[in-house]
Amino acid sequence: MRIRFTKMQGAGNDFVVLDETAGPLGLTPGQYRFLADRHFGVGADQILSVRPSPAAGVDFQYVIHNADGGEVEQCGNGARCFMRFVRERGLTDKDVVRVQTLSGVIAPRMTADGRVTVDMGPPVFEPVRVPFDTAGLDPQPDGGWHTWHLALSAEADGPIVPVAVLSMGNPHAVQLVDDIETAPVAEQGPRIEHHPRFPQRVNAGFLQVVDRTHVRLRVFERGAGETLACGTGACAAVVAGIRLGRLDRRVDVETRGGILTIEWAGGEADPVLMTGPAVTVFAGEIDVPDEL
Ligand SMILES: N[C@H](CCC[C@H](N)C(=O)O)C(=O)O
Repeated sequence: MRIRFTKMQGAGNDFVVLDETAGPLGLTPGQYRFLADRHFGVGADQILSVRPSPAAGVDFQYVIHNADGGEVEQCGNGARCFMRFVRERGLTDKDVVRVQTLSGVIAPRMTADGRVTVDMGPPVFEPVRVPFDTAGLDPQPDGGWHTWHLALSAEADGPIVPVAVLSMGNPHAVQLVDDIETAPVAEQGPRIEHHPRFPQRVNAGFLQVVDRTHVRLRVFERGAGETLACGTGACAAVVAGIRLGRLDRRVDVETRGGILTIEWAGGEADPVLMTGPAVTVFAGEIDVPDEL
């Protein structure tokens, strides 16, 4: 199957974007993995599909697949690229669009300085909705909120990491570290992602607080590994930092791929606003094997 695609990136988190407004391509998980493959395909952290509005009051449907081929609920950096894509292709002339994802409606908006701001909706804290299995675990008071002590191995003396757990439509486990450069991302990331207490796996964030309005963040993403930036991860990390009493309500998040600005007023029903770059890299065509 020969398909047209657009390669995009938001703070270095990179995407293959597919215009499926004329109808879904019907790709399989194996074909999504092929597109994401950095040697045999195009190469990307996620594949983003732009589909027609599924309901009144919504402009588009936004479907997200990780590099491992699995469909997921949300992608923040991808939402900014989604907005730039639909504007550049003339699929809309609106400055704000309402986009249906698996986890609800989000609203990306073009800003005057060429970046994109996305209303990512409110965070979700109830463990069962993350989902996170807390059976036998007690929350550990920390600042104004709590963390959970996650055992990363079956050995009694194995590492235990305190994580803040929440959802931005997709699951996140965030731990505070002293130095982001030496954070055990490669060692602990996969063990947190696949921890049995996260039945749908989880994105593992490593957060260094520089001051109350500036943090540094690395994320080992579910289904993609460590990426240069994670938009929902930045939202989750700032929300966790605010609830733990460490951050103010507007924070610059320094990632390896660029700066994201996250705002949250602090109420459980308050939306999280994420602002950052969205760049079109190139467009192309590729033959995708039919039998994957
Ligand atoms: N790996 C994530 C999806 C992509 C999120 C990230 N790329 C972002 O910008 O939010 C998950 O499995 O929930």
